[in-house]
Amino acid sequence: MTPAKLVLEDGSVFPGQSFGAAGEVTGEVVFNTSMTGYQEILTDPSYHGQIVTMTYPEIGNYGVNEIDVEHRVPSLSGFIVRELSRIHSNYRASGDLDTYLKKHNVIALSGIDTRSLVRHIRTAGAMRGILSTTDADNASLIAKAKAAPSLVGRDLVREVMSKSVTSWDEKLDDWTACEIGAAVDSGGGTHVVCMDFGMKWNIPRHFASRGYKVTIVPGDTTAAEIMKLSPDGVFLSNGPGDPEPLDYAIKTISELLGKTPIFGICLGHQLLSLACGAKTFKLKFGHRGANQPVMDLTTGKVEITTQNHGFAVDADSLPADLEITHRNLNDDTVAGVRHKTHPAFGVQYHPEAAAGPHDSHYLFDRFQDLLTAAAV
Ligand SMILES: NC(=O)CC[C@H](N)C(=O)O
Repeated sequence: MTPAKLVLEDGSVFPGQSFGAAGEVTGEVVFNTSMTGYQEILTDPSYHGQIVTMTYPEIGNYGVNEIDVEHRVPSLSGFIVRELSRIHSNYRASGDLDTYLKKHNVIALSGIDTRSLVRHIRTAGAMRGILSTTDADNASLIAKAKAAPSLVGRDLVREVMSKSVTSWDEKLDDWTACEIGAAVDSGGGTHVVCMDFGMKWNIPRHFASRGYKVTIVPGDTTAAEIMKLSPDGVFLSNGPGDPEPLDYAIKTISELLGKTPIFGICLGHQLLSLACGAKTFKLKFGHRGANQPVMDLTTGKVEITTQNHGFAVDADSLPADLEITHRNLNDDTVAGVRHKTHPAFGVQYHPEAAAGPHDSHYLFDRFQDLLTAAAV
């Protein structure tokens, strides 16, 4: 076993064993409490710039496959687990996690006490860290962690968004499609243009399963270029990092408001809020996991949601045009907004999430309702 280390900018040192690729990488150290879905987490572009720690103690037991990916390649900085399963077993698996991470050059660490790391982050807040298999000197590693760029104020979206206009036709896998039942293939040629800020692929899969024609455009496409595509609605995707520096996207969204129905997920929800005049702020350690309770204030129902965000919309900054539709029940932060006069809404969480939960699929119906209303 090759030794490897995680060192945080505050001097905390976590020695363990290397798996995946060898080398050295810096990033913001965060944690995810999901028990399954590690391949979806690895390939979610929203983790770009971050080192992700899984709190579930054994990871890798069902291997990896070609079907469950949320993007072509992983774009996170590093990956940390308590224990890497030595064997994997699943009929859908096409390989093991260690080989997958080596192939995609992701540096990973196992054998550390992830409970103590997570308690530390919860108390002190998310911070920069360094994963290394090449440098064993703590003082040098602390200096490198301190010198690493912070997420705040940086545009990470340009590093992961698509660079050209493409069309999308891959649908949901049979398991998920089966769960959403009647909603499948009711789109009737509706054209949805997705602004890609690092979009998870399960979102266009949902749209394609509804029968929509789906066009994906780079996140820096202008409103005029989008309107030239004659969309029936525009979707604003998830994406990495701080939403505030993305002034080009905020401008585009403010110009699209009122011209076409808009639905935003996660970063898309934050950008929609910013475009309406709200502010965002950085949470202490973020929400990442598959068991975050959210209340839909319009129905009073509670849903269990998948989340992955480190920033949030500031409730006190909301302009008169926006109303809060959803609240996170753990800390009462804003989990969804709606424009009072224009057909536009966003949620801070992931209704498309695989491996689930699927409580929030109804949000795709709400988008459909806006599309239907705009069509008449
Ligand atoms: N999943 C996302 O879209 C994340 C949004 C944003 N990067 C945040 O951390 O808050």
